[in-house]
Amino acid sequence: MEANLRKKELEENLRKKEMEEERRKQEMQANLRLQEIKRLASETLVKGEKVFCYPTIVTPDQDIEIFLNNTISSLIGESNILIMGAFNDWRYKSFTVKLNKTSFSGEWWSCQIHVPKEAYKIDFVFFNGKDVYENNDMKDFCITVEGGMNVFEFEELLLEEKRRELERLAKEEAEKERRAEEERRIEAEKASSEADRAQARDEAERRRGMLQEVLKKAVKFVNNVWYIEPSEFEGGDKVKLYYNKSVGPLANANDVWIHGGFDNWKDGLSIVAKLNKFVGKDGDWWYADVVVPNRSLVLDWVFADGPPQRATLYDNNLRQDFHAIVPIPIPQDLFWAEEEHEIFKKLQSERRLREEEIRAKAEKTARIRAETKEKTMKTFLLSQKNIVYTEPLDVQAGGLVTVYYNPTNTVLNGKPEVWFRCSFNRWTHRMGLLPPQKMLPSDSGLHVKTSVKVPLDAYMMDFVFSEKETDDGVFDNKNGMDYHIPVFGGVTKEPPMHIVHISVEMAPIAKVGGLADVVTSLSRAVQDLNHTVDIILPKYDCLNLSNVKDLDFYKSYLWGGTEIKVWLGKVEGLSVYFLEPQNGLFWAGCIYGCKNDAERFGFFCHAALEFLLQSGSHPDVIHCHDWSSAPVAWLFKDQYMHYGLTKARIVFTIHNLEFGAPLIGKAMAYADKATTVSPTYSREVAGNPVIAPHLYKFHGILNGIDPDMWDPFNDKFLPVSYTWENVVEGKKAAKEALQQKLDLKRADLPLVGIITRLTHQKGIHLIKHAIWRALDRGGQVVLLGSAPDPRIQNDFVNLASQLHSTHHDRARLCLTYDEPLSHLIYAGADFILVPSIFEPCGLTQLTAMRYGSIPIVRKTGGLYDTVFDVEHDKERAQSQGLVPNGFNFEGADAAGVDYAVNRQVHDFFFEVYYPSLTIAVNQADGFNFYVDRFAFLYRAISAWYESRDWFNSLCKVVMEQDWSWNRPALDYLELYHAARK
Ligand SMILES: Nc1ncnc2c1ncn2[C@@H]1O[C@H](COP(=O)(O)OP(=O)(O)O[C@H]2O[C@H](CO)[C@@H](O)[C@H](O)[C@H]2O)[C@@H](O)[C@H]1O
Repeated sequence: MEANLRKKELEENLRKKEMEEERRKQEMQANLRLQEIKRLASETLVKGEKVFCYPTIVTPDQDIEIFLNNTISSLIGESNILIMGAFNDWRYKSFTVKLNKTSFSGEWWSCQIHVPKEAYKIDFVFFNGKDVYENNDMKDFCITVEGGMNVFEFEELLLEEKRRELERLAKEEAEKERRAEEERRIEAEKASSEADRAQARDEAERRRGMLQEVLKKAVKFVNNVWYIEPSEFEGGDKVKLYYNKSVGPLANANDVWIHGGFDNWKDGLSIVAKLNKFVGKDGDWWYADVVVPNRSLVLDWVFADGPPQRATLYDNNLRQDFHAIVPIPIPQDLFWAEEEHEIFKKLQSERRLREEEIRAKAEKTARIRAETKEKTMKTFLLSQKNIVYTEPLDVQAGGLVTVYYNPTNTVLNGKPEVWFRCSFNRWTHRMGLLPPQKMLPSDSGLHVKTSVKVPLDAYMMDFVFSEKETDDGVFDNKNGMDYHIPVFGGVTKEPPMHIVHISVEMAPIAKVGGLADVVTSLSRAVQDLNHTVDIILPKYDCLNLSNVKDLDFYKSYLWGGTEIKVWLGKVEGLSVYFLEPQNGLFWAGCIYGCKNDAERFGFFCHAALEFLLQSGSHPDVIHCHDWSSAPVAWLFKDQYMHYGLTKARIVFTIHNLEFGAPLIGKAMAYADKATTVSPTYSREVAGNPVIAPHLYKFHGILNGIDPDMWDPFNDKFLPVSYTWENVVEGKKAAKEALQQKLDLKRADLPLVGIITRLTHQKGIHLIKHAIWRALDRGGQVVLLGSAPDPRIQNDFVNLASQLHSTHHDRARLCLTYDEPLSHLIYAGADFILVPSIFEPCGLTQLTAMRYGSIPIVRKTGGLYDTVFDVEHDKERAQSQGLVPNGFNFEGADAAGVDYAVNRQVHDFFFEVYYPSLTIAVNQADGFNFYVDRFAFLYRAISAWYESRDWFNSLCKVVMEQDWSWNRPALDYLELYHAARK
């Protein structure tokens, strides 16, 4: 016990001693610290400075003390002093803290600040809590934090935080949207339910009224004619219905049948039975067993001498029919209330089924759309593989990417070194240009490679290659476009561009040809990529206004000696400004075809630029098309650019060089960038004197088609909606509908469709030839086309009457413009023929494929770029990441068409009959002669007849190919950016 006490006492003393020791140590440290601080204070004063901090070396995640000498600051004499600051160039964790006066001599004030671990710098000023500041002569004070993050690491950190924040916001937004959607759904369901209820009430009311009428005629029996046993019965019971046939028209009939229904024949003929002879009563009595339908009020029937369709004699009660009352076990009102409820339930379940179908369809459409887009993007990225590709293929923000480059296919071929020069966000990234990186050999041998860290705020990776580290020497900058690869998952999105199309056509409200389709569909695609697109169009008196939503007067201005009214409306989701000069230039009942077209459109171009100027609009790109809006290019460059529309660049697209070449040439000279609608056409016209001088800014970009406007899965003009999955069934139904509509033979025959403007360009003689050949081969032909030239129109009217008499059930020429019919032809045809002499792009072959029809085309322009022959073009298709999708032919003579339509003609003729004449293949006339003789074997049609399974699989293949704007819209965006450089 004693010893224990002693031990405790000793321990207690030891502890006290230790504490005393510790206290002394701390005191010493505090003294030392104070000494050090005092020393720093006087040193600071000697230097004529007013601020220092302790410790002098500041590191992250540490407490520091900041000192201010008030005698030499602008806060002299103030009794309240605060520090206001933040870290990392004022971007992180701001603070405001009160300073205390220190105990040592001089007017030193101080406060403690915690330096966070992310800090690389402290920035601060002092103030009196109100309006007097000490901010180091406007430079602010700063202290560098050593050994922690650098500026770039901190940027990454902020971006990471931003990314998390964006994710959180997106989640919140999605949840909000989900709830709003749910509410909308509930509201809509409530409204629809009410509508169903009202409809059920009306329907019940209507039935009740009608039945009252019938009930007036209904009885329980008619003496000596008919009666029912038992006399008391209700719905669901089996009864015997007796009939005395000797009293009516069936007196001599051998058999008697009852043809019956109920409630005024509500469900039509629902009771049919043969009557049996009933012996033992006066008269000629017969009976049938009848089950009284549930919830019926009246039975209706007639008697006949046979079953339905075979009876010849009837007793229909002198045209009144027979009607028996079915007693109901409940009060009338209750019965009708129940009836109304039944009708309501039926309406509601039918509606829900319908809604579910629509929802499922919309979901499927969206899913297909997204999958196609993703697939196209992947093929796009892979398609450059022979020059550039990345690993991973889709570059992610925040990730590491390896760039592979194959110089053998570029201007850097054979150079000993390749240097990679990269930045982000179209060369505008905050980090600027990364230092050039020397590319290293890769395993493939052909490619060199290098790796880059992609910042979190990147949306685009930009690069070029050079032979040297320095800025001289040869560069591969992709012909001035630079290489750009989209970056996914970044925190920054590409800032939207503002594009204005000035055009004289726009589908579907002012369409003459493909230009109209392209203006609308390209705009929609670019708008879908989050850019702003407007269209300026003349307000023709012949506009198809039913397709313009929310059309409203927008403003009016004076120009060109007249008032110009501007109307704003939505067409296919696009904002369209309609210019209506009050001098009536566009009140001519047509788009083209006036003597002064050039003057009218020249006026329009001028008025459109004036409108942009007067409304203070500053588009990034003004896009004009063909000769009709070509003047925009020079009016802008000569005048409006200097009047204030400074920012815009002019992009000019040639859809057809055949018309207005001098105007096109002039626009080519003035435009910042010019395009035509396919790579092959761009090469075909490269030598043209209006194009040749401008090749450096001239690009061929393929047209696309709008996947919403042309969509067999959601096409109101088709009888059965289809995707590639049910293409055979969908096209069969469409073909039948087409045959029926055009009064053609309803049979399973190969059907060739032609949809075209009938002009020289479209290969009129080839079209005619093909019609006859297809008919020879037992096919059907439908042509939809109209000719602006009356002589051609007449020619076709004659051909039509000839064909309609010789082949009235297999040929139909519809010589008019008919959009709905065109949809049915695209869907119902097996082949779409496009034998154009020249074709800048051609949309009909693309639409054909979207509808699972096989294109047969002449190898020219865009037709060559989009249709790959099933026999000859496998490799060419493969190089584009595609598989063959149709038939094509060369030459502008009829033999070509035959060859496309007839696979075996050549082999058959030259190998079997004249093997030595193979050389004649190229001699068009000779070949044509023999082909006509042997025109019973047509290549495409033969495939249809002989290999239906293969043919059907080809329909699937073409439907799966993506000829929308998914890919070309990206090319246009590249071009717009390049125009702005
Ligand atoms: N009678 C009719 N009834 C209903 N619809 C009809 C029709 N006749 C034609 N069409 C439709 O009009 C469009 C014509 O497209 P094309 O590509 O053949 O254009 P076009 O030669 O007019 O245009 C020029 O511009 C386009 C767009 O750049 C280029 O693709 C093309 O090569 C170039 O000649 C298609 O959508 C087609 O379905």
